[in-house]
Amino acid sequence: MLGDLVAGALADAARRREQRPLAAVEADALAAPAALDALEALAPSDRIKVIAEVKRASPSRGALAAIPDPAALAAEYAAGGASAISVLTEERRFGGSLDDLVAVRAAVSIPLLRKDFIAEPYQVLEARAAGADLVLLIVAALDDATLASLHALIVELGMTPLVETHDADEVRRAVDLGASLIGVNARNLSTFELDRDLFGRIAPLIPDGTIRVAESAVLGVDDVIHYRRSGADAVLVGEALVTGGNPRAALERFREVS
Ligand SMILES: O=P(O)(O)OC[C@@H](O)[C@@H](O)c1c[nH]c2ccccc12
Repeated sequence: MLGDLVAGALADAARRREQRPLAAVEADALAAPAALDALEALAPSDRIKVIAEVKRASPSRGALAAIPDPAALAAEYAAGGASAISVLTEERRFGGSLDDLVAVRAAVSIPLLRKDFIAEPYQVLEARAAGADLVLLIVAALDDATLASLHALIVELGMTPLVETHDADEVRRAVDLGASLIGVNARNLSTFELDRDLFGRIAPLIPDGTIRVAESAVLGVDDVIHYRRSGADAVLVGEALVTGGNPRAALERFREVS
């Protein structure tokens, strides 16, 4: 499944590249306003930090929310105290697009993550051109050489890689890369199974000085408390915010957790 998601994302990138070649996107990326400092925004603090996600659908959960106006949702997230916003730009299964990222960028001034199945430099350049400050790299989807070169490109462009892991070996690969921001996704992207305790088991392998992000499976404040007790500096939350009716109030509750 993860392989299909990557293949789909690359096919979509190839289609966009016919419209806008690499050199043009590279020029846009280099001309874009400087990226915001995401490591500072997500730095460990006495309260947990929240990365709030703009997410319409997922392969495991199906349609979640229509989100006709992603910029308005992002403004609610910012008002609720999100430390960063994740925008799912994958088109086929998550219903996102780069246009969503551009719209959100125009609406808020906190760091933005491009959440997609990134596997080639073109997608990283697109992210920067659209105003992203962070780019997701999924360790399970990439070989070591590709992971290292994409990581280096993201850093070179002034952005921050969020390196996503799902087991001890992937954490080791993320640490070897020198990642400053490591996520542990409770959802296995190959089987879609959820394991709320995975973060607690593998987070101790992430060295001090690295920002630890617990991704997925936050439905309520108890889940945030659970992740915080296991050492999370930040949580990445999608479904609970887009389906709950009052994203700002939910965020304010999550952010209280110390
Ligand atoms: O909706 P949730 O369970 O709160 O999850 C958010 C986020 O962690 C999830 O969307 C996610 C984490 N890693 C990913 C990689 C690709 C696509 C999506 C994801």
